[in-house]
Amino acid sequence: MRIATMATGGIGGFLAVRLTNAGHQVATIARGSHLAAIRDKGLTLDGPSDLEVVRPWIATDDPAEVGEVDAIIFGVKGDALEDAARAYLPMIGSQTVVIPFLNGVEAANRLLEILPEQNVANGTAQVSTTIASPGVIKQTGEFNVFTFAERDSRPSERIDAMRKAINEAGSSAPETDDIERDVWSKFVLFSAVSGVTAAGRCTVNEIVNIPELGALFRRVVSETAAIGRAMGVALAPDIEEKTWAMANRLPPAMRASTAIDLEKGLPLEVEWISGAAARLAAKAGKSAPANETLYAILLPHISGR
Ligand SMILES: NC(=O)C1=CN([C@@H]2O[C@H](COP(=O)(O)OP(=O)(O)OC[C@H]3O[C@@H](n4cnc5c(N)ncnc54)[C@H](OP(=O)(O)O)[C@@H]3O)[C@@H](O)[C@H]2O)C=CC1
Ligand SMILES: CC(C)(CO)C(=O)C(=O)O
Repeated sequence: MRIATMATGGIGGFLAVRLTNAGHQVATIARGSHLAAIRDKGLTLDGPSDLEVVRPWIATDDPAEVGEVDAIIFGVKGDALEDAARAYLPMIGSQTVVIPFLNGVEAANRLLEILPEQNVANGTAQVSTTIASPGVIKQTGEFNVFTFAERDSRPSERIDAMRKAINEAGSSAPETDDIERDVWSKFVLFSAVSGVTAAGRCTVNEIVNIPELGALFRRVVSETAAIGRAMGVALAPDIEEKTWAMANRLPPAMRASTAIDLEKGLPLEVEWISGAAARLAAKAGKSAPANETLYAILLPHISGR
């Protein structure tokens, strides 16, 4: 398949390495010193058990150089969504599927403001990766699951083709019959992991071992789940308990990307996480004091240093 990663950070870079190794034509869109390093030395995935280096089919900052592709793996930070989506219009043909993996629950709808409806799918990622240095993607932990579908979850050949490509590339792309439920289920977990590890400057280990932090985590989980249900999302009836059980299985040293961004002085995605929970709660007539408080605490740092 012809696949573009827009862009080639933690999410795009991880899949670009795996899919290039599996024989696909992958165009990596990147910029600055990261692009220069990919062109010069290739793109490296520094995984928990090995180091993989690939030479992508094309490495460029100009989507027009790539032309139409079958699929675009869309992974930029929340604030970059609109500019990035406009930039990749030259890679979109009538059948191109754009799969957003951004955290939060609003990315697909935001893309619909810019792209033709037929091009926009929906997705969510469970992986922990980051750009460690120009040209190098570092993966923490072994987990890497990419769940995606057409926005209405109908059967789709282009989605099946991408799932097959990712599964055959050694990652995991399970089938789903309800992508909205899956995106929200991740949001229920992530609103809590993001808000608590960033505002509390703590790890998952501290959340599961300090009862007060654990209680805060569980309050955020129940608030976010209640918002989803009020919006008609078919969340599992026991998602609160399942999410707490999942938190107990996460790597103890893990922190959300939000916490790592805060420490590095980078802009935060909180508008699309705790902020989104607060906004959507107000719309759905629910109260979300824990999400609102975490949002307020993180707001002064939203633009980074
Ligand atoms: N990485 C992970 O483990 C996970 C991430 N997510 C979510 O996925 C989304 C993407 O995260 P992640 O991949 O980690 O982000 P990264 O910051 O690692 O990568 C994003 C990349 O996009 C580049 N970029 C942004 N706009 C453009 C543009 N117009 N043209 C070219 N390059 C551009 C950035 O470049 P520059 O630095 O120059 O701005 C950066 O290299 C986020 O919403 C995140 O929360 C979800 C699950 C797990
Ligand atoms: C919590 C985690 C690692 C799960 O995929 C994540 O989504 C993030 O930190 O951005």
